[in-house]
Amino acid sequence: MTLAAPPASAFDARAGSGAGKHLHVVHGRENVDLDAAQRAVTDLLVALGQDPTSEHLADTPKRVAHAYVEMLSPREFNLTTFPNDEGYDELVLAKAIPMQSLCQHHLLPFRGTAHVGYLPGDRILGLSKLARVVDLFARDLQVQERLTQQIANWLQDHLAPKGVGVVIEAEHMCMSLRGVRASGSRTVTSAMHGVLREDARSRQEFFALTGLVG
Ligand SMILES: Nc1nc2c(ncn2[C@@H]2O[C@H](COP(=O)(O)OP(=O)(O)OP(=O)(O)O)[C@@H](O)[C@H]2O)c(=O)[nH]1
Ligand SMILES: [Zn+2]
Repeated sequence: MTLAAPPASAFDARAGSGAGKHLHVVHGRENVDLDAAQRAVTDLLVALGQDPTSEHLADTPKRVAHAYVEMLSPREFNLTTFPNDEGYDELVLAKAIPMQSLCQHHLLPFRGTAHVGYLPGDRILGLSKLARVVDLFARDLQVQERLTQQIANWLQDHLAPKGVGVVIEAEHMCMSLRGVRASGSRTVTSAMHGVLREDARSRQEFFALTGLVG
């Protein structure tokens, strides 16, 4: 199987060994300057009236800089596919994949679950890869709508299935801890491709399997 070229995104995908079966996905985030990030955190602490020389805060700039770099660094993986020998033609759905990302507006976390499914075409996907693709795009400054679409678009482009469906339910800390303080409110977003977008029955089945509708 020839895998489609990666869509325009911050991520680079290269064919690995076992051509056509594995796609080695590597991240291409550039311009990360850990020292500059640490200095910026120190400046932030001072600007917030904190004493960065206190023993508790002494290593905080380093910890915070590392924490953000970690949360914004996608992890490499092999996108492993197998031939769909039995012609399986029903939904494959990974439910309740834990998802956490960072809100682009406040740099605060939003977290919840992703439901990612597809209707196979010629190939089926290693199941863990559905969760890995969620993680790939979640390690970025995000808005939930974009994250949802990126996961769906990427699977459509790389797996060429008959359909793709992605639903994310998440609580945004910027809505819970501050501002409106609507603690517990969850935002639901979805993105569909192919049969799941065009056929009402398939779409309904997808949502029923996620447990979002009866
Ligand atoms: N559409 C969308 N909005 C988001 C997301 N994450 C955070 N936001 C919103 O981004 C908006 C930013 O609005 P502003 O009015 O500039 O920011 P703010 O004054 O801090 O807004 P409040 O949160 O209402 O206090 C807020 O309404 C956030 O709830 C997201 O993933 N998608
Ligand atoms: Zn926010």
